[in-house]
Amino acid sequence: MKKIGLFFGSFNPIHIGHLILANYILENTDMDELWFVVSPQNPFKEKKSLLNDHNRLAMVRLAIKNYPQMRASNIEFSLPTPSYTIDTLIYLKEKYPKNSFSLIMGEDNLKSLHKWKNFELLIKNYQIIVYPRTSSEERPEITWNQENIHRISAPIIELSATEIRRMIRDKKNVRPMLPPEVFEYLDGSNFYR
Ligand SMILES: Nc1ncnc2c1ncn2[C@@H]1O[C@H](COP(=O)(O)OP(=O)(O)OP(=O)(O)O)[C@@H](O)[C@H]1O
Ligand SMILES: O=C(O)c1ccc[n+]([C@@H]2O[C@H](COP(=O)([O-])O)[C@@H](O)[C@H]2O)c1
Repeated sequence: MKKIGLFFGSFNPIHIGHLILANYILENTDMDELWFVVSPQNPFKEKKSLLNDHNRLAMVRLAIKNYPQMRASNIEFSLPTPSYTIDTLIYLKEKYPKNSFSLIMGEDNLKSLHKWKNFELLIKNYQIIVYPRTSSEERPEITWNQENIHRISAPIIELSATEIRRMIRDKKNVRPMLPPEVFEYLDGSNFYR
């Protein structure tokens, strides 16, 4: 049975914070592979500044091309929107019955997890790997079953896609924040401008 870590996100765009974390997980846990699942639409976010699904997926593919244990998944493109994680997990399990899937999640997401669709089912049936987000943030209080929650001490990279998009709009240089191929892709386009 292959162990797959699922990193869900809008990846609008993918940045080096995501990549450093993905690499840390592969190097420091028993995951065999890490899949970036590109979500067409987060149920909690506005669609306003969201780049087209295919462009976001293309950037993930470019970013991970030299990382053989990482994969980009477009599985949510054919599922209803907004993208509910539990529905995707059930579909993935049906499609790949031999794999075991774990969720990778930032501590920030843990705070609102009780508002996610069927969250009880989610924490009952899936291992959740939680990594820290900001050094100043208090650890969210969790009142529900913690058996499946595994905290890891990954490095904290204080970068956000929102900030990167803002910088692009303001014509500031974002080269160091993006994987080189993603920088080239965006630099040759008018995305986020
Ligand atoms: N710097 C980072 N380090 C680790 N995880 C991150 C980082 N930035 C975002 N994430 C996490 O990666 C997943 C996908 O991120 P997402 O595409 O939403 O990026 P973001 O930077 O949070 O985006 P936005 O600023 O547009 O909300 C989310 O679960 C998010 O919590
Ligand atoms: O399933 C839910 O109810 C749910 C609620 C909020 C967020 N999510 C998912 O969590 C992921 C985080 O996305 P984002 O936009 O922060 O990168 C994304 O895949 C969302 O679809 C899922």
